[in-house]
Amino acid sequence: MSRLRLPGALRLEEVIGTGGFGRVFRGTWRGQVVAVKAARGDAGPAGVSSLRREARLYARLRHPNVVALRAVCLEPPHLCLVMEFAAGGPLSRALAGRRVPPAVLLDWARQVARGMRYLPSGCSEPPNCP
Ligand SMILES: Nc1ncnc2c1ncn2[C@@H]1O[C@H](COP(=O)(O)OP(=O)(O)OP(=O)(O)O)[C@@H](O)[C@H]1O
Repeated sequence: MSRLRLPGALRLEEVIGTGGFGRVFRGTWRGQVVAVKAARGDAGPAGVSSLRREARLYARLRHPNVVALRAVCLEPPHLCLVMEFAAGGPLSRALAGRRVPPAVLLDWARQVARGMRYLPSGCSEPPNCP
């Protein structure tokens, strides 16, 4: 992510989730499928500075097991984070929906652990550290 304004058209296609921050959409930006976390309409100035802080921190993270931030829009009322789209859906749904072979579970657990191990040091270590 290189800038704090959102250049180019962002198209929102469908709501794919809701979190503490607001609604999450699947959309397209610069020809790529993205996930867009849109802040609630009542975010206000405190919401803008909180989003700015989150985006600055998030933009420094680079790891294959951490969803990447692509861009951020800080212009009310369109406050949003534009992120890499995790096409497989929530892990909770994958685990609930079918019987997953142990080897696959182990691989998923390793990937989660690698991402979690990276996060506390993510802002000080070089990109793509294992
Ligand atoms: N990058 C993504 N790619 C695909 N789906 C996503 C992505 N981010 C979020 N989602 C979907 O949106 C849902 C809500 O995500 P969100 O991160 O807002 O929830 P949260 O865990 O409550 O986080 P927060 O409290 O930071 O808002 C997720 O469960 C998931 O289904």
